[in-house]
Amino acid sequence: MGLLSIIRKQKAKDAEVRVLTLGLDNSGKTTIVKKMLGEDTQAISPTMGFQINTMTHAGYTLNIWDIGGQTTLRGFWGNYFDKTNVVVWVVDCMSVERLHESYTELREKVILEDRLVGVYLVVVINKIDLWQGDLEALQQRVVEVLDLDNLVEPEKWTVALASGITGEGLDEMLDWVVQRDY
Ligand SMILES: Nc1nc2c(ncn2[C@@H]2O[C@H](COP(=O)(O)OP(=O)(O)OP(=O)(O)O)[C@@H](O)[C@H]2O)c(=O)[nH]1
Ligand SMILES: [Mg+2]
Repeated sequence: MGLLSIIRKQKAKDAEVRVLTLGLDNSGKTTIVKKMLGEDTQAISPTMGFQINTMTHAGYTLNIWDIGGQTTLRGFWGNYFDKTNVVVWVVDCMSVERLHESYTELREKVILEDRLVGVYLVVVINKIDLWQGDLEALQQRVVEVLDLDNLVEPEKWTVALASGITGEGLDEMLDWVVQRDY
């Protein structure tokens, strides 16, 4: 590792990474955030506004903004965009019929947003504890319908298969987040 990249890494460690969790209502954003914080994931109600949570992962401080995804609240997402480093876009794998709606909202409210240019994107395919089929096929389908190969530069996005209930996939997702250059 060169000196510059060591300095850059150190700077990143000192800084806080701002993560915005977005996605359709009921996709599991709050459940995922609570699970990452080690909190109870039972009896979570729809988020009516937003909640800020702070956690550390591998020495990095993450400020995680959990925003409500109901249709009536999506117009307010823009209030939270400033200084965002990472958007975590949550998709419910059991609501395949809503995948297209998810694509439209991702494209219009996130990708085409000037203030989010250059931000990293993690698409979390959530609720895989309930998925009975082939995970690879599921992932391929989500990547295809969300048109990720065309919407986002290759080094700027990733997909995570995860469950907010069992917690699987979440650690790997956080590893990816803290390993980016900020
Ligand atoms: N089985 C299973 N259920 C989940 C999972 N994640 C969330 N849920 C359930 O899905 C429902 C919605 O979860 P929330 O975390 O409230 O979803 P949200 O995306 O925060 O919803 P909004 O705040 O309305 O945008 C709840 O009943 C959760 O228990 C998961 O990984 N597996
Ligand atoms: Mg919520």
